[in-house]
Amino acid sequence: MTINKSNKLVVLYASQTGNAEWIAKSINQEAIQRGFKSECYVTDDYEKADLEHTKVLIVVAANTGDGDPPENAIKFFRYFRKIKSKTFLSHCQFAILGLGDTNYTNFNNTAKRMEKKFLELGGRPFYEKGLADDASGLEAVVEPWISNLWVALEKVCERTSTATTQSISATDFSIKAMPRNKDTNTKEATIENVAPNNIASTSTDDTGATRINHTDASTPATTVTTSTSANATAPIIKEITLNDKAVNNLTSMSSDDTTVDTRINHKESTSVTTVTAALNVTTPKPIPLGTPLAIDLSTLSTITQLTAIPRVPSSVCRTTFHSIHKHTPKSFPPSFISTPSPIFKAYLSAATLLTDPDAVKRTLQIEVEVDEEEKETLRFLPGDAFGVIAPNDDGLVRGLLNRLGIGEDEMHKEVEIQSVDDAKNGDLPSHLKEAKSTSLYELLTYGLDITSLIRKPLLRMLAEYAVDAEEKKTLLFLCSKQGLGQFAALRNQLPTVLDILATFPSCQPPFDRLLDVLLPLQPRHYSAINSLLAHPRSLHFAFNVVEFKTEFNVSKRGVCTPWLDELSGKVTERGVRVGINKSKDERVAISLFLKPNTHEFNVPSDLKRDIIMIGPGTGVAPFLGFLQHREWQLKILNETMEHIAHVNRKDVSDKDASDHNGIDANGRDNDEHDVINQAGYKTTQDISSSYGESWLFYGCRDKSKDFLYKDEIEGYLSRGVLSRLSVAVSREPGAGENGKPKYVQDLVKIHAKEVYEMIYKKDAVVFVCGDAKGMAKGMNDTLAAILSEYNGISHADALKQLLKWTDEKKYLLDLW
Ligand SMILES: Cc1cc2nc3c(=O)[nH]c(=O)nc-3n(C[C@H](O)[C@H](O)[C@H](O)COP(=O)(O)O)c2cc1C
Repeated sequence: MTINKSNKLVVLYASQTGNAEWIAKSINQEAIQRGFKSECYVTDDYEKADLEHTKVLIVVAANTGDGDPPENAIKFFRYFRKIKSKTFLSHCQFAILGLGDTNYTNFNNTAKRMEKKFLELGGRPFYEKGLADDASGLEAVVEPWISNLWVALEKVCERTSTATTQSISATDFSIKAMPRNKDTNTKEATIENVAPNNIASTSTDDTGATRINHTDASTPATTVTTSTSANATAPIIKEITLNDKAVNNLTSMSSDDTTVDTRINHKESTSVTTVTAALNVTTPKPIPLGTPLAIDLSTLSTITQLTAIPRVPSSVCRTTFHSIHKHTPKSFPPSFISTPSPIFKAYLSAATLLTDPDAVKRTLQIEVEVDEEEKETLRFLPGDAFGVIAPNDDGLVRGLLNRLGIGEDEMHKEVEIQSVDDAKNGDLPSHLKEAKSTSLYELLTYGLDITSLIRKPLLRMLAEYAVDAEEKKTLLFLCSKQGLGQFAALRNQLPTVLDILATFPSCQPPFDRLLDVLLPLQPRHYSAINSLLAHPRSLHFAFNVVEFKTEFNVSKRGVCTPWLDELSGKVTERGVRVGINKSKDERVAISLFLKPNTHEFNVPSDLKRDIIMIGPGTGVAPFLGFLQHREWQLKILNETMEHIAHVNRKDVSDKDASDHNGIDANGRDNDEHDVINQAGYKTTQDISSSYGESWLFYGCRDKSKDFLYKDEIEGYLSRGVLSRLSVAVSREPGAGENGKPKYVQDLVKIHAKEVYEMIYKKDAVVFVCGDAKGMAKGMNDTLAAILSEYNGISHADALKQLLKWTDEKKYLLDLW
C-alpha cells in the first residue's frame, strides 16, 4: 500500500527523568526549523496527538524499574493494550528511538514493546529503530539516529515551509585549525591570568576570597574569586605555600566543594595535589568555585574539521522577575515538583549505623515518623518504594548562582518561568511548567539536576557564550564526533555544572539558558523495610551514603544520602539506634511520597508460601521487613484466632482493628475475617504450624565490618521465621577460588538443585533485590542456567521462562 506523504508529523515521548522529553522536543524543534509541520506530546496525551489520523509518528521512549514504561506512558500502554484491530495503525508510518541501559536485564523494553504493538496494529516503520544505551552514553546512538532521520523523514513527510537554518549547521561544522598558544594539556581555569612562575602562595581570607601572593614582591597580590558567604561569622584562615615543583608545574587551582581543600592541578599529568589547610571547622563552608577539569587537547591542533556538532539548543525559558521582594514559599516542597502520589511530611526519629566505621561503605538505617493524625497516609508493605524530595547542596547552589553573576538578593527574588514565546507556554519543559512563583535559589535547589552526568546540550549551549576562542573551540570539540573520547573522559570526572563553568571561565551564560538544557532534579527512591504491623506510624529505610573520591582525587557526594546522614547527626557507633527526639518545633521534616509498586515486590500475603530472598548489601533491607511482617502476621493471626474462639462472630466483626493502625495482617485495609480467609487458615493449630520455607541469600564484603542486620537475621533464624541463611563474603581469603562462593549468584549455583526444587516443586516465589548492574544480571543468568540444566531447555527458553515468571509475580526484582 502506498501512502501519500503526510503534511504533519507527531513526536511523542515517554520519559521518566527528562532525557526522552528533551530529545523529543529537540527533534520537534529541529523538524519545525527544517520546514516540517510537527507537534510534540507526552505519550499519555495521545488523545491530543490524534493518533487515529497521524500518518507519521516518531516516539522517543525511555524505561524505568525493570524494563517498565515511564509513568507518563502507562495510560498510553493501557490504551494500546485494549486495541485489537490489526488495521488500527495501518495509516501510520513510525520511527522509534529507545533510551535504555544495558546494565538492566530488559534493555530498552519500552521501545521494543511499542514497536511490537505498532506492528501488530498495522503500523509500518519508515526508519529503523534506534536503541541508545546510557551505560556507554546515549549520544553514541542518538546523534547519528537523529542526523539520519531527516533523510528518511523527507520520504514520508512533506515540508510545509522553507527550512530555516541556524548560524551553525548541524553537521560538518568546520573550524580553522589554529596553532595552540599554550602547551598545556589542561585548561587554565580560576587563575588563568596569573603567571604560574610568579606565584608564591595563596590564601583564603575571611571574606572567602582566594588571594595569590606573588614571588615578585612588586606584584600586588591577585584576588582570584571573591565569594562571600553571607552568613560567615568566623574568619577562615587558610595559608598555603607552594614548593617550587608545584609552582612550576601548576596550571590551575581550585577550592574543593566539600572539604575546603585547595587543589592544584598539574600540567603534565592528570595528577592533582591536594593541600589541606588549617581551617576553623566551626566556620560555615565557603561557597565553592567548582573544580576545573582535565581535558586532553593534544589531538585538537591536528584536527581540521569538527563534524556532527549538535545544534545549539533552542531558547525556550524566560525568567520573569515579578517584584523586588523576596520570594516567600507558599508551599513546601515547591509546587513545581510533581510526584505520582501526594507528598507528605514525616519527621526524622532515629538513625542506626549498620556498618563498621572502617567499612568500605557507610550504610545507614533511617527511621521517619508521621504524626498520629497522619498515620492513615502510610499505606505500604515492606518492599514498596517511596520517594524522598532532597535538595541540592546549598553551597553548590550558591556557588553556581554566584558564578552566573547572581547575588544573594537576586537569587531569592520572586520569579516566574515562562516561555520566550508567550503564546507557547506549553513548550516549557514539564518540570518548569508550574514554576510560577519561585526564586532562582529555590529552582536550583529543588528543580534542576546540577550534579548528574553532563550532557552535550549543556556544552553546546556554553560554546555560544565562550568569549575566549580557545574555550569555544574546546567546547565544540567536546560536542563533536572527533571529541567523543574526550567527552567521555570529561564525564568520567563526574563534573557538576559549576565544575564545567570553572573549566571555561570565559563563559557567562544567562540563567535562562541553563533552564533550557538542565534536566529535572529527581526524587530519590528507597524501599520501605519495616512492617506497619510492627511500627504503625513509621517508615524505615536503609542506604549507602554516597561519598567518594574520583580517580582525580576530587570529593564527590550524592544529593540525598549525605543530606540525610547530616540531618541525622552523622551517627558514628555501629549498631546503636540513635533516637532523634526533638520538640515539635525543632523536628526535622522530610518530604516523601509513596510510589505505587507495579511489580508487587512484597511479601506474599500467604504465610505458607515458600520464598527465596536474594539480597546482597543493602538489598537485604526489604527482606528484613518481609520477615518482620511475617512474624507479626502470625502474631496477629494467632491473637485473632484466639479472639474468635472466645467471642461470638458478630462481636468480632464489629471489633475495631485499630490496634494495628486499622490495617490487616497483610498491611492492607481489611477486616480480620478476610485476613484469615485470605491466609487460608481454619484453626489456631493450623496457624501455629505456619510459615512456609524461607531462604535468604545474603552477600557482604567482610563479615566483621558490613554484615548488615546480622543480629536481627540470626534472631529470625532462631525463632523459625527464617528457615535458611546462606552468606557469601566477597573479600574473604579464597573467595571465588576452588568453588568457594564470592557473590550471591555463586551461592545459588552451589545450591542449584535445592533452589530448583523449591521453585518448581514447592512453587516458591523468588525475590531479588539490589544492584542492577552486576548482581541482578548475574543472578538472572544463574537462574536461567539452573532452569536450563534441570528442565532440559535451552538458555534462551529459560530466559523467556524467567520473564514469564516476572509477569506471574513468581520472580520479582527490585533493582537500582
Ligand atoms: C531506575 C531506573 C531504571 C531503569 N530501568 C531500565 C531498564 O529496565 N531497561 C533499560 O534499558 N533501561 C533502564 N533504565 C535506563 C533509562 O531508560 C535511561 O537512563 C534513559 O536515558 C532515561 O530516560 P528519561 O530521562 O527520559 O527517563 C533505567 C533507568 C533508571 C534510572
